[in-house]
Amino acid sequence: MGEQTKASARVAGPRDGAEGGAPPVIDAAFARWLAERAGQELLRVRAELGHADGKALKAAGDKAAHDLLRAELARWRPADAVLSEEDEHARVAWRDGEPGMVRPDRLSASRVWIVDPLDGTREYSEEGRTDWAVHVALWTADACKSDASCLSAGAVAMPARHRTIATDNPPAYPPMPLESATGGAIRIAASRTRPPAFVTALAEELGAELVPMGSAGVKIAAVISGEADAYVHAGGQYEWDSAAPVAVALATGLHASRIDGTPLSYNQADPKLPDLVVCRKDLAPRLLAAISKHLPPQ
Ligand SMILES: Nc1ncnc2c1ncn2[C@@H]1O[C@H](COP(=O)(O)O)[C@@H](OP(=O)(O)O)[C@H]1O
Ligand SMILES: [Mg+2]
Repeated sequence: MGEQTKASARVAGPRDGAEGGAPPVIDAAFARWLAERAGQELLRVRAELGHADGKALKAAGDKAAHDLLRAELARWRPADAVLSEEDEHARVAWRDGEPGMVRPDRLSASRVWIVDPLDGTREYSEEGRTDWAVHVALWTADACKSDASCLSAGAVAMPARHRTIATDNPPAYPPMPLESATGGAIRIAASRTRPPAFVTALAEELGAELVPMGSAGVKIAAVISGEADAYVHAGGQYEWDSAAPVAVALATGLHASRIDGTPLSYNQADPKLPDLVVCRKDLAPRLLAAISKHLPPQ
């Protein structure tokens, strides 16, 4: 091999593992790139398998998106730790001896990617539904200096909606809703398949309307776009369900906290993060006060 060839072998080529060239260097833009790539993979799998066997489609989608995220993170961010829904469920260690797969322990790492390869898995398997997403967030020790969530970047790709929201270009703060459009009622985004009893009681207390939809990411995106005024959840969830959309909500200037008003903390030893509220800042005091009357048992 000549010197010229040797040198060029070390330089990333235009199609060096990434379609259309190497990914962005800036983390937030990389998060967007990664979430969108996994989203395209999910669309491909959905088109290929169809909806005849929903269970098989969910499993294939989860795996395809997870494998893509895992491979690209190993390739482009090999020194960072990763917390992924699918790894936790499958109990697959990243330290499994595959080249490029050796990862630092996330609890002592200074950079941790928190990813949900497919949020709204149920909706993904249902024909015609677009309320599912890919979540990619970055937790860094550095970001803890400025925000308790320690989230320094995040992207939520909603490929079936042709929409991605990310911290590289945070969306505008949502407009105040017109009373003529909402009748003055607060619109709370809630799970379409298992809305927590606590949220139903809260809605009654506030005279609020529940807006059912799938995926935590899509619900927070709905608050950001102004389609809903708040997302309130309790009773169970994990860090990967909220990290990326909360990163975008915070970058947009929205309120995001636990339902008791304390900060959301990520990259904890136990990845359970069972409740949260995301809303416009003007709404937070009223919502938190009403929530405090309906706090579910811990
Ligand atoms: N009680 C609970 N316990 C654990 N996870 C929950 C939960 N309620 C909702 N979630 C998770 O939060 C995400 C959004 O749920 P929903 O659409 O019902 O609001 C889903 O993520 P996944 O689709 O990644 O599993 C779902 O599994
Ligand atoms: Mg999820």
